[in-house]
Amino acid sequence: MLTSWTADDVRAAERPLLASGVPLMERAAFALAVHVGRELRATRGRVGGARVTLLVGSGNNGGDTLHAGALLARRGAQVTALLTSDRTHAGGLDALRAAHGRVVPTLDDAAADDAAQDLARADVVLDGLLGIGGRGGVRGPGARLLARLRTLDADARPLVVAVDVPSGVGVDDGTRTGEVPDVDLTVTFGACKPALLLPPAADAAGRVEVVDLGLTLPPRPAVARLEATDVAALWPLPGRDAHKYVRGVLGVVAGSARYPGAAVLQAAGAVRAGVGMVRYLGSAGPQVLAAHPEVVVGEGRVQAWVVGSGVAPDDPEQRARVRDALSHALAHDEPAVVDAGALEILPDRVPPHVVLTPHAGELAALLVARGAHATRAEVEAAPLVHARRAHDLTGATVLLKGGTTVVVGPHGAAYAQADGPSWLATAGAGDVLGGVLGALLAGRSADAMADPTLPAALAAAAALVHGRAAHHANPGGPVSAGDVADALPAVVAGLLRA
Ligand SMILES: NC(=O)C1=CN([C@@H]2O[C@H](COP(=O)(O)OP(=O)(O)OC[C@H]3O[C@@H](n4cnc5c(N)ncnc54)[C@H](OP(=O)(O)O)[C@@H]3O)[C@@H](O)[C@H]2O)[C@@H](O)CC1
Ligand SMILES: [K+]
Repeated sequence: MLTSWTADDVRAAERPLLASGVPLMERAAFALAVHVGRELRATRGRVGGARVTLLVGSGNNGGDTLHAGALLARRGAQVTALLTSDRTHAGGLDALRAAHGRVVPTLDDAAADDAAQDLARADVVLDGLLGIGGRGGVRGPGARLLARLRTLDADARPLVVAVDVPSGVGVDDGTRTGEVPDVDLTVTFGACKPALLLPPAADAAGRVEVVDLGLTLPPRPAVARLEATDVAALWPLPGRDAHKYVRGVLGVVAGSARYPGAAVLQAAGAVRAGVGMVRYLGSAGPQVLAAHPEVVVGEGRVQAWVVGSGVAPDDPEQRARVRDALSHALAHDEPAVVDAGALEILPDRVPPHVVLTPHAGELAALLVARGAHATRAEVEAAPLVHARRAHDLTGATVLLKGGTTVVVGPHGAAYAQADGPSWLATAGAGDVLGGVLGALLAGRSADAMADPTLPAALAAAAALVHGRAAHHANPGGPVSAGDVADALPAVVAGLLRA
């Protein structure tokens, strides 16, 4: 599992070490110089003679950058520090000067134009404008330099390395404001930060290297990302004496005369993910049975529900079934996945074993229906913030679908899963995901009731498996939702072997 901690968590963990004289900045700068040196050797064979340009902000992030620049200068690099404030970390500046680095104040437009040449000529640029002390987008001279960097021709573009985080990201919430450099590598200190896992900030962060500074961090991370072994540990495995009822029966209330495909695909997701049995309720029974003869149509006992996909607003009978299923789930402690059409008829407050699976537009509508202001664009710009608002307002676990899927549950549980290819943004893929998650909740129904944070972990696991199935179905190329469902058994088997 990848784990990340907030700026406050990291500061609190650094405090006792700093108080006892541990040279954290020197350690951070040394590790940064090692990583940059490695990149330079990989791209141009050696560090000696490399042109290194430092973007230096007014705080300790600039201090790290200057110290790393000094170490690289001592290894023969030609280092230029572009200062963006009249305040600069004194120790870092002294170190760079002592190592014969060049120091250039770039406080006005003309200086920024001159500095653009340093950027264009550089082999590597270190972004040391803002770290965990940044508030909002980069202001002033630093923003001017980032704009010059962004507009360099592709063939003049140097390698860009972010110091701790790309400047301008919301460290804790993954937002981005104003100029944010698109970096190739982020070298982050002490712990990974939420912005390096969360959309949209993480898209700017490139590869992430975490430098261990020996910090003691709180037990619960701010945002996590599951990996294969975590999913294997969460997956409900059939015991030797298992039968279909023990393994979990999933009630599926999906599809309508207008959208029967949603029901077929949701059943496919659940069946191929290994659920004990699917019970289908609705008018698409013939189509579901034609595709999946193992499905049972009609009422009966279930351990979990998935409701709402492809339920047309003008289909009162199916909407009534959705309502009944939701009431049953709430009255009988059965976990439930609530998708698409069912989001509109969600009760005001629900427990965390109800998992909502909206995309950005549906999440905005859900928030607006509860008196909050939100647009689709605002949700996309701050997925964690809005998923958390939806959790706070409804009590439900929230899986917000997107290129990176964000999951929020109670007690601060949060996941960011970036497992699928862009090709996965295709009609019906969400129905398959709902089926996979339903299968997991059915298989671990009692556990999900006992541990209110488990549904969030299972939702993250479903997103991982779904994303990997899309890669597996057709590596590097287009996939249909049906292809994704078909790839599930092999992907689950692979994860369980991992
Ligand atoms: N703590 C440690 O022991 C260790 C810390 N380490 C390093 O320190 C970094 C944190 O350092 P930090 O706290 O000095 O904050 P930092 O990110 O440099 O920025 C603050 C400065 O920026 C300014 N500023 C703020 N917002 C701005 C904006 N939008 N646009 C422009 N300016 C803005 C703000 O000025 P102010 O607004 O307060 O006037 C202030 O001067 C951390 O990320 C890591 O790299 C490592 O060495 C390991 C050990
Ligand atoms: K930075």
